[in-house]
Amino acid sequence: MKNVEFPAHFLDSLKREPGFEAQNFVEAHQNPHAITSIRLNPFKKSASKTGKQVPWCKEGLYLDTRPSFTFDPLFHAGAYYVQEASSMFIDHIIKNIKQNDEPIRVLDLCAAPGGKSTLLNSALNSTDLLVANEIIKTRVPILTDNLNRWGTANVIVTNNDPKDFSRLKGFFDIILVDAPCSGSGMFRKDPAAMNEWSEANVNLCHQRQERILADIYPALKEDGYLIYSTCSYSHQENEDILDWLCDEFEMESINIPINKEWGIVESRSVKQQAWGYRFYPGQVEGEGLFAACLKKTDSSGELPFYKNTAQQKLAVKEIDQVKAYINEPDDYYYFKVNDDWLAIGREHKESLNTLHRHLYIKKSGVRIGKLVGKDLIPDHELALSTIINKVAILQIELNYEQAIQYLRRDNIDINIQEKGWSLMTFEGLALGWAKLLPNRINNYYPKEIRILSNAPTI
Ligand SMILES: C[S@@+](CC[C@H](N)C(=O)[O-])C[C@H]1O[C@@H](n2cnc3c(N)ncnc32)[C@H](O)[C@@H]1O
Repeated sequence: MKNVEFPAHFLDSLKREPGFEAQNFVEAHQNPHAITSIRLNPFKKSASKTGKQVPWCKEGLYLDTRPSFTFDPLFHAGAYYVQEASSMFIDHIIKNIKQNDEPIRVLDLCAAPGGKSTLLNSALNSTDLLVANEIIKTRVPILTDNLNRWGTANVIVTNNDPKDFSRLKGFFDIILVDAPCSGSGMFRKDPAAMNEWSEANVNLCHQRQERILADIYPALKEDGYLIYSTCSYSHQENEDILDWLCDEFEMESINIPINKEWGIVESRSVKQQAWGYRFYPGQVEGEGLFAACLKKTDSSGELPFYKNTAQQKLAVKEIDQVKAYINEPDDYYYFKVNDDWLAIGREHKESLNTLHRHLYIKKSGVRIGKLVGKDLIPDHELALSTIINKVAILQIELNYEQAIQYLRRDNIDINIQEKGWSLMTFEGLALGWAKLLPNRINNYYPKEIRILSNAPTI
């Protein structure tokens, strides 16, 4: 048993919260055994990851032990995302509200590092668009890295303040606000977070949450869904926010059916009786989470779409050069950003143009590569993407040691006769590019994301 000292007034404040069981909660925090869970990438099937399934998410798995993810090539290939299990409940909400294959646009407003963006992306079709936004510039690279690993061509990453989205009236069918919060739900995983907790901070978070929601409301379509989540237990940041949303805006609460055995507490807000879903360690196999879903019942007006492209299109000859690399190449719209050549699902072209007018775009679709002389230098994003035509491209399967050498950007201990651009793969999944020359291999793994640390001693 670990000795855990919660912040002053914290446990007292929880006693009033719906479904809270103090003894279970305290014992769960004293238990030194940490729960580890991952979520598999449905677009990159890997047979070697197994475990007990997370009850509310088909692709979620509990692992018996916590491996070193840094030293697992499948992690770098995007075969899975390391995510605590409660957060995967957002998948259950999406499955309940998305009931047909009509193309939709989804916004993940507070997206970095990308746990819920990769989850949303898994639940969407390629004809749906995901916009993953992060306000803090320095947190955008981790978000784009994680989405690059996930590999799909229906994602746009933006770096904007929530209020910038108010211009995109009625643009999104679903908006997820995984709000910055006082963070009590993460105390077990990150005990240092306890030092930051105070009732005053809970109130500040509440005010910021209201501001973010008011800013984003116009961007939601009539009959669109708002999913609101926090990793806080405080009703000020949860049920009170639902009451405020229903009071201030035209919103109705949506009941999400849950299985009693999951241990999730269904709560109702005091005034509007809006449904919320609470996750308490000790009652669920996961960390603290609150989630709720509401439907917008009025309209903020319609946004004019911009048909004309803001980007420079690829010339026909250039597209021919690209086509060899792409599976179903006619499904994509090809364009340039500075020297880079990119591809995004054809159906997302107008959305891209419209977003380009209003937002600061940091990633759109898949970066294919850039032209140097007459040669196309393929990009790392293309290697990890699900749109690459693997059949037409040379692939070298690496064993574990070689894969780690490659991911470290070291020389790879391997004898190869082939020449030219090749995908380096591990268990059939691409890790990145190498250029095979007569006497050596040029390792093109990006240096910014290479493995720097030493292998863990077991
Ligand atoms: C709970 S975290 C998001 C975690 C992420 N959704 C995931 O699942 O990986 C909240 C995010 O909100 C961002 N944030 C902080 N202040 C914000 C604000 N005023 N408006 C919008 N986002 C904000 C933080 O930078 C952080 O990335």
